[in-house]
Amino acid sequence: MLRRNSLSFSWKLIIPPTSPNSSALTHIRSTSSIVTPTASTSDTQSLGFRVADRAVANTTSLSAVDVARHYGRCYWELSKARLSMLVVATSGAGYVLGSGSAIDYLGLSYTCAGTMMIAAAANSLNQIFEIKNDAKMKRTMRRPLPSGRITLPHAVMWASSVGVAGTALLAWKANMLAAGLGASNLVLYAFVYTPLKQIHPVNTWVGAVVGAIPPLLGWAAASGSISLNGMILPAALYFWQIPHFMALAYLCREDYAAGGFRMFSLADASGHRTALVALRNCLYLLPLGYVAYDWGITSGWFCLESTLLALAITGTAMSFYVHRTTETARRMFHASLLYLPVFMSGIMFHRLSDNPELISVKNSEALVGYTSTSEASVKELENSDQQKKVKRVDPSGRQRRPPVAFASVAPFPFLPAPSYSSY
Ligand SMILES: CC(C)=CCC/C(C)=C/CC/C(C)=C/COP(=O)(O)OP(=O)(O)O
Repeated sequence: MLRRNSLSFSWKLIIPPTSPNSSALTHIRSTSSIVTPTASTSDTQSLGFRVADRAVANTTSLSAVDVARHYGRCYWELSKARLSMLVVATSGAGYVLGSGSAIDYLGLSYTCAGTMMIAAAANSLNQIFEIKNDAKMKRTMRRPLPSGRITLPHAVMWASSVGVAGTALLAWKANMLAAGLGASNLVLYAFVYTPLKQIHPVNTWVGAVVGAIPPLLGWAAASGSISLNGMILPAALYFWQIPHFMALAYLCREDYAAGGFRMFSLADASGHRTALVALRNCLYLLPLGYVAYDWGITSGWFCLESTLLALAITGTAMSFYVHRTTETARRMFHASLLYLPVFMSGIMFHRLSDNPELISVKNSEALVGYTSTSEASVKELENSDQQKKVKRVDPSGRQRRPPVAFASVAPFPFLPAPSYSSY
């Protein structure tokens, strides 16, 4: 029988003397590290008690459903499923933006599934490496590993199998570039970012690169290449993560200090530099809408919407900079939660899908240069958003490259040099 414990706000297992499963459950209690939670947990509510692998394996009387539910819950939490789903959304958005006029929905599904598996593996490895730290933090102490609900070898097996499967799926159904990006990102997150959290505050910037890769992965899966146009969404994710994590690190600084993490906010007692960094990165978000419009990725509406959105989050960062309080930090954090889904919905909604007519105009221009007829067709398009795509074709038939295409792609130094292609 499961009964709510009103004092500790936790679920406890009360075993009735006549319960048919009582011997099995008593066995679990005596052989496993059942942890009595000290605070309310959603994870404990699902199964009602905590059991370690060994106990589950030894207890034949537990129903298969209970065991499946227990491990399902553990895998869900190890994978940080909600964070992984956000990662999948960014990868899916990158796929849509990198597609031409026709989106290959089967390819999109494979890309999302592969990304989900690799992100789940990366998040599980992150928890495998941080068991001791997570056990010291209020926010993370109830995770499956520190609470003893799953053993370390079991978690390692889960992480490695799901990581290999996700990478193989991307290699098989998308392309090697997408698979390589996924695998490298897993390595960057689990083996570089995760240990860096305990070594140097630069971890936040490395983490921002990790968060920026999935939309690039999606773009690469759809288009088979990495182009400068594909960098808009990764850039938004990169700059967005800085105020998001600065707010989090400021609000949870005691918890992070208890966990042994070297977050930027810990060496900044006044919060002044934390707020300044957040504000600066919000300002970097401002031109993204214009760039997306100027490069012919979206209509002018997105330029307007994105700029207003960036102004809104910048306003909250400015207010945090001026009054460094929990209240203003929380407001900036909430603004960051709103920013990303709105930005991604906007860029997808206003994206300019490739127009077959324009492609034929482009192809004919490339072959014969500007003729009077083609000039007329270009003029016809002068007032439309699509003109930007035509403008990129010069009389020699080569695509013009914006000056920035020749610059280094700073946050992604390990990636191949971009080729500028919008078709
Ligand atoms: C394709 C692929 C591999 C994608 C991975 C994407 C991914 C996991 C992004 C998360 C980025 C990030 C810095 C999260 C915070 O981790 P944290 O360790 O600070 O979080 P915690 O404190 O809650 O453990």
